[in-house]
Amino acid sequence: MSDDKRVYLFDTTLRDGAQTQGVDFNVGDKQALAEALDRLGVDYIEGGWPGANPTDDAFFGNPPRFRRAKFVAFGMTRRPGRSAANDPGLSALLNAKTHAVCMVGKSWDFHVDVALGIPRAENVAMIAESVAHAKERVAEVMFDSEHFFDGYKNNPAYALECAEAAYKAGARWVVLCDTNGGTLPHEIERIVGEVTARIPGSHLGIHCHNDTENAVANSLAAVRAGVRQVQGTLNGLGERCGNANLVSLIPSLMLKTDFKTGLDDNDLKQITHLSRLLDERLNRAPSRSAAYVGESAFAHKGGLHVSAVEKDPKTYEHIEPTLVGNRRHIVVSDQSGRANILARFREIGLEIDADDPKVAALVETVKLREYDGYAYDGAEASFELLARRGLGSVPDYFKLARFRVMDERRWNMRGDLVTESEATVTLDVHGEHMMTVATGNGPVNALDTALRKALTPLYPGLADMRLVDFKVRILTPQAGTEAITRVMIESADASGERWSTVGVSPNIIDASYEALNDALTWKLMKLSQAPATR
Ligand SMILES: CC(=O)SCCNC(=O)CCNC(=O)[C@H](O)C(C)(C)COP(=O)(O)OP(=O)(O)OC[C@H]1O[C@@H](n2cnc3c(N)ncnc32)[C@H](O)[C@@H]1OP(=O)(O)O
Ligand SMILES: CC(=O)C(=O)O
Repeated sequence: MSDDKRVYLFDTTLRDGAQTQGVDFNVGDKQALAEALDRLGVDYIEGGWPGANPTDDAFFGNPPRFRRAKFVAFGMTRRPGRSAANDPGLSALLNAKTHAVCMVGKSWDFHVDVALGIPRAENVAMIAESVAHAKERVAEVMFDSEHFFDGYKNNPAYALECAEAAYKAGARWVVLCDTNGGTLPHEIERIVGEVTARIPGSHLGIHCHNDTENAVANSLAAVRAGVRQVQGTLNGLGERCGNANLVSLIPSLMLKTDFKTGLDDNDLKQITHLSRLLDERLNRAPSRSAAYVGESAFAHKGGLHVSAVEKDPKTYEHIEPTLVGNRRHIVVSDQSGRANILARFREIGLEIDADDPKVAALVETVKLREYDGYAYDGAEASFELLARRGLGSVPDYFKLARFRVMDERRWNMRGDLVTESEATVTLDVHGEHMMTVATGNGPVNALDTALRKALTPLYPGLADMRLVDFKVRILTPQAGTEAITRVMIESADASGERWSTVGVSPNIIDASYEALNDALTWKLMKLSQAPATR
């Protein structure tokens, strides 16, 4: 491999990513994500800011052991009016005893004047002295040249003076930051090209924010112009609109350019899992449309697309999904033709002759039900049940005899206003008639609890199933409170399997029941479990 094509990957999920609104990592999250990033094969993992908060202190106090990555602590240059040796913030950073430190410092004259309010020469001295001080104590020093591009546009000589001060003081990497995220790719390419005349590209990095949705494009432009370190985060976390998303940047670098990273083809296959691991930790649903790794990244919906993909996936896919650990989905909806249905049959392991009239009948049923409000695109488990029911291959695991749900809003003994729901469910399970009652904080919760209370003793495999997403959509808003509602439920189990189901009715509880029923039935079908004897 020619060295001049090697691009070093720097992950800042645990530092800049922690600055995302709504994200609050605990030490366990940081440990789990750091280990997963190390397994992926990034070169540097920035763990946070020692001295800034107890979580980061605890994390750096018991640092993860990496096999591949180098651990980096983040901080800032010394404050004005202090020596580097006598700056508590800088000491906390160096006392973290990491392989590398990354220090942020100003390079936009406007920021020096307004945010710091100090002479510009003092800022340059803060950078040079802090880098030189750190260089004596850690193996690698990096300098995050904050607002470099805005600074360069305003006063190129001063921005370069700041960056060069760090380089000359011994910084291994001078990282050019598009801190406000307002720079466009052609500007990045031009400015980086000009900087490389003063600081070699092999010592330059790029750190882009996504405020114009160009952070990944800007990072690629910077690499083309010469930088050899790229900073970014998993799923593009980060301050405001986030940072360059490593989950799309890494595959683009590896699969679409002749630049090299420290990852090999097998490492790259972990990236879909890693992206979802982050969402799991953050307790949020993964973005379906995420490039490379989203559920929809290789999902084919239009009948024309599916018919061509069936002949050769390259017709509608820019890469083979398994290269990034993702997979192809054939979506069934009212945009489908027979090719969609046949492909989904194959995916779920159903053998059927292409000319079987049941296929055409199912296409028709799907279209009619979608007209009524069902959405099988996104409710794959309900589609599978619909298809299998059409073939008569779904056993009656349980049969609803009736349910009743009541809501009560009242003042309790302490004088607080409370609303509670109670559900009564009567089921027939293999000839056995059973009735359960459960309460909940809402009618769907009460109904779900009553159903599980009845079924789990007979089907213990349901115990690890949980509802992870519940979406209600009003389909006919003009009908006011008589509107038709569609409920989509996403369920998950301990193995990490996720499945989605749908229900439609003018009655929201009825629609929820339908989706819950499908969710439970699908899981039972997968377990292929006979009722235990009581
Ligand atoms: C561009 C970036 O994303 S950089 C990373 C930003 N991340 C964070 O800020 C998250 C963690 N930060 C924190 O926990 C806190 O801000 C701390 C612990 C670092 C500092 O807290 P405090 O001492 O209370 O200062 P506060 O946050 O209010 O203000 C920052 C101070 O640093 C100064 N400062 C800012 N940048 C620099 C710099 N590059 N070099 C030296 N001083 C700086 C500011 O002028 C301000 O000083 P002042 O209080 O004298 O006005
Ligand atoms: C350092 C940093 O996070 C920035 O300039 O955006």
